[in-house]
Amino acid sequence: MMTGLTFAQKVLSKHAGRSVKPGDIVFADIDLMMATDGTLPIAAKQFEKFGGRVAHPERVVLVQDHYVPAKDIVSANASRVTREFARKHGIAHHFEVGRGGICHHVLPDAGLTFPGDLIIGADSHTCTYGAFGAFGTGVGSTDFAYALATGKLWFRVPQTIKVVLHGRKGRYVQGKDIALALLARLTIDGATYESIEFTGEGVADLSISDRITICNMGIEAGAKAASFPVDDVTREFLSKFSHRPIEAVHADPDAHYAQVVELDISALKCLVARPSTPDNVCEVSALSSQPVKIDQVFIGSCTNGRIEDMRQAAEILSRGDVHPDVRLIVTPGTQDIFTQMAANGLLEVFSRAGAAITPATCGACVGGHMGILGDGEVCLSTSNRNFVGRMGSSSASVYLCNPYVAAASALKGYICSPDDL
Ligand SMILES: CC(C)[C@H](C(=O)O)[C@@H](O)C(=O)O
Ligand code: SF4
Repeated sequence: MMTGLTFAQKVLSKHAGRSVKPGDIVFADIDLMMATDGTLPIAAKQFEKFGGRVAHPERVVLVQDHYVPAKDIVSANASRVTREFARKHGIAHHFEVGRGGICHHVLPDAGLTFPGDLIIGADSHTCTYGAFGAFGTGVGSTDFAYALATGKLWFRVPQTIKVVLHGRKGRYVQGKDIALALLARLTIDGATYESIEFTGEGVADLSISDRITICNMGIEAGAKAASFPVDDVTREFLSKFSHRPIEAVHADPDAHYAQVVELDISALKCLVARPSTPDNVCEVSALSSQPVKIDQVFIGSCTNGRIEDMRQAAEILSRGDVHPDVRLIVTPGTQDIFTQMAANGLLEVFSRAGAAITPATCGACVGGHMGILGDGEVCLSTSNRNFVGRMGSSSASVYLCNPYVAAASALKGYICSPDDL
């Protein structure tokens, strides 16, 4: 019996040049391949063993984001290797520190992520590009090296989970709460190697920023990819890039789904993921009987580092000063976002409130630098992972939340919602 095709099947069919079904192993042409200073050095070593040329330098993007500005000699050398690889192989899309930022914000803002594209990244959060109707997926450095050499990569065609979104967000609820609510439903391995497709009338109300956050966290449920349909919101975002036509790929109405999840956004409250997995979710209000005191708040990352996220945090922070027992670290997603924050007064709001503002980098998110946690410390973070040791000491604990909650908690000194101010 013939059924229609999911988004994942359509993109992989198009790039493999044949019709595919879940479970098939295919070789597909890659439109864009991205690596960072965190992963390119390993891929480059593997690539040199092949001894050839990069097949399509114009399809390669290298971003200096994980450990920049270099924090030690090891990171300086990782950046140097990445830089030299870009020069040697004529890779024009090389984003230096100070001229880029976190890869998953840099690529969309540079007009490099388009609907229907097959994009790989040597970074697990490459699923972010589903916010633009692309099939983005993270790959290991060896696979990345193979793609550099050939322009192709193998894929097992995934099953698809359809997530139907209903209703509109309430005050102080944003993409992060939808991502966490979905994780609570699916759990951290509930979508392993499956593609997630968002649909439903609730999609129209979600900004690009919300969609980035939601797709970004697909990997926290194990998803191979996560995608939104291309609609007016997507077209508006892409309208500033005129170098390519928009060729949206949408699932067929009779596509077969492994699972359908319905999510009522209008019922959502501000959520928090407690240590040490992103699916350990509860409402912020559930913590009020035993307040969780915090030592550090981190606002940034590829999950919540956009100008909208910064505006949401600033709206709350303009109401007071950071609590004396709390350090607040604010990290814009890109250099351009940093510039916008300067132009529209946000830097001043953060600075006056007592925040330390860092350059656009992964920084504290991965326990790299500029905000590493000490023994027993508690951090509230807008990033995507709260694993043991993720942000520093293995005895530190990390909670995840949206920027409104992060900012409100920074003022109060314990985890709370803006409604509690
Ligand atoms: C360093 C890199 C391989 C890693 C990833 O792939 O996700 C990092 O970005 C992370 O968020 O843990
Ligand atoms: S911001 Fe954090 S999660 Fe995102 S790519 Fe960087 S280290 Fe990984």
